[in-house]
Amino acid sequence: MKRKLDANNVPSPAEDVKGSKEESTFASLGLDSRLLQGIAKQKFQTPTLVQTKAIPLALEGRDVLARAKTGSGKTAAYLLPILHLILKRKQTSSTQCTSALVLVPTRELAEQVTKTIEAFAAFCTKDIRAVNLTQKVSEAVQRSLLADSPDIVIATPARAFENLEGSALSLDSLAYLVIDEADLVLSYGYDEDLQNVAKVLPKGVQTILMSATLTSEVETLKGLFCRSPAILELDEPDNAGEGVSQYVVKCAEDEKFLLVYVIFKLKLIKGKCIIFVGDIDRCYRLKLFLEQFGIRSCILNSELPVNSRIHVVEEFNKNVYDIIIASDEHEIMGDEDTPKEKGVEESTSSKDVEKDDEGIEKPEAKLPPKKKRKTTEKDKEYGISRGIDFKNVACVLNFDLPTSPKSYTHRIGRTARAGQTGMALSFVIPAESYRKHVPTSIESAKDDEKVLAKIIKHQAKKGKEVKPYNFDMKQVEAFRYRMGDALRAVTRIAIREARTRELRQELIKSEKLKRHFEENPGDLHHLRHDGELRPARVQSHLKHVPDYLLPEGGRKALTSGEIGFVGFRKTTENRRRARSAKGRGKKPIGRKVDPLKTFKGKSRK
Ligand SMILES: Nc1ncnc2c1ncn2[C@@H]1O[C@H](COP(=O)(O)OP(=O)(O)OP(=O)(O)O)[C@@H](O)[C@H]1O
Repeated sequence: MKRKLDANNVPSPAEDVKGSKEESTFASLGLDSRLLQGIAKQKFQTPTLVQTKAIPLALEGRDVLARAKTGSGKTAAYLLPILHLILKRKQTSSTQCTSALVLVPTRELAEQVTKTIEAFAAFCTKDIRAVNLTQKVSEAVQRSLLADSPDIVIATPARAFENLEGSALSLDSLAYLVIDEADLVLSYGYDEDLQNVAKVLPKGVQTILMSATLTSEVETLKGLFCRSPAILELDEPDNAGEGVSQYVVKCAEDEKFLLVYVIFKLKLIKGKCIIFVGDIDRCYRLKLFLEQFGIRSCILNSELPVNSRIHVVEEFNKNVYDIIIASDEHEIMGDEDTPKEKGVEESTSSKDVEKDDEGIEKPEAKLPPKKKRKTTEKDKEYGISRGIDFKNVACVLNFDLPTSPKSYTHRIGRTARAGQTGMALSFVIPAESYRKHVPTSIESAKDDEKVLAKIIKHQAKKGKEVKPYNFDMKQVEAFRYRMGDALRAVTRIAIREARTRELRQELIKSEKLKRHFEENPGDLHHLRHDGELRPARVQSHLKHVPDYLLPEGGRKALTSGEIGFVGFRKTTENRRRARSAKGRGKKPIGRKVDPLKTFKGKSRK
């Protein structure tokens, strides 16, 4: 059950919202001038609400527990005061020690936090050293990194404890502890590690807990780590025209593939897109399917080596790829008022995974509850739907609907970040269509309608509407034959082979990434992750859409009614790439005509 946390003379949400209107600047927060330079370099103009509220409290030395929505800038809200305080201490003391420990649930997030520290500390690199303990380096290397007592250590609770136990990490001089994604960290099974870390913390450590929701887990952590913290519950208003426009389309199982083909081939969605699917095989099924139409995508799942995963996210953020297909294996389970399932991360055998794969084709196969299946091959510290800062995501496409409204919220939080707009489109299988097309069926779709009802209710509470996205299925029908053709080529064997091949390729790339590219970061762009995996049967004719397939009314005829246009500001990076592509005689990336706009009345006939 969600319990309301007590507020310690901290403004109520209403006051907070009011407070957001006061003009505050980073300089007025009293931050070190070198940090202000770092902030300016990142083009942050004004602090966000959580930054305005949390930074002064942290600078005063208060413990802080802040709840603010995903994408609201929580990372800077805790990093900036800590960096400031470390720099301040260094003006009077030359003792080198580990002052801050930042605990995060996933490796991806650890990498992201490390990068953010580097960006903020770009003008004081001599004074701030941060070490990320989730990197896959040998124990000896890790020991040597820690031997110099870096100012800030970033780790998952498990990694932190491992290094404490092995005496590589010392927290004797620790002054600041942060737990980011506090509501999530326990669901990753880090309870024991956190208890163990708590035991060795010196007295008087200032603690900051950051969370998107205040759950009983956060309450537990508060009890374990905080001394009467200032509690910030920040509900930012969604300004009109901002945020995520949410759409849902009810369709048959195979129609998910039909629609995704039409959407990407005809570029109905403009900008970058994250497609969430229910499991790893599904990633490959969809990638191989799209590949046949010449639509490139890259994959993120827990099976891929961490270096590859991080590289994929970085390259996606630099606009190298447009489509990521991510399997959301650590889906955030349950509603806020439902107790969380335990035992998510057990060990596994390949046999279990095999059953999982076959689950698609054997509807009656009795599988253990999905979250309890074992996963040694997969990385426990993988997490995509939450925390990772994918930049400029125009659309989140729930190819497979998540199983809880909470998970839905976190997934759609990957778009419309930092004040941008975005769109979320979800495919939903009506109960009567479930298991009607076995090869494309997925077990989690069984309760899609029930989950959708919960999502609609949950979003309505936040004043958000989930609208129907109406495709004109008669027009889309013209593409069905090609869809069927492509789908038939994506056999289970092709999927399995592609999965193994990609894993092998990524392992090689990962090794290369680790050894060579640490020293030559500039070379990283040569490694691409969206290469073709090639199914058994190559059907090159499918890559082109002949005119006779296009509806008479142009692309506009494919949907009816008002549908979401994804406002997507072009980044300078994008414009530069478009220009240089043009120079090389290639079609520029940014299209002048936005097909979605045609739905709003501008015909492209
Ligand atoms: N003051 C600011 N001005 C402009 N952009 C900002 C500002 N603060 C943060 N950002 C940008 O906003 C994005 C989201 O920030 P961040 O990842 O810290 O959000 P978050 O609240 O931690 O989200 P999540 O809960 O999903 O982890 C990042 O790209 C970050 O660079």
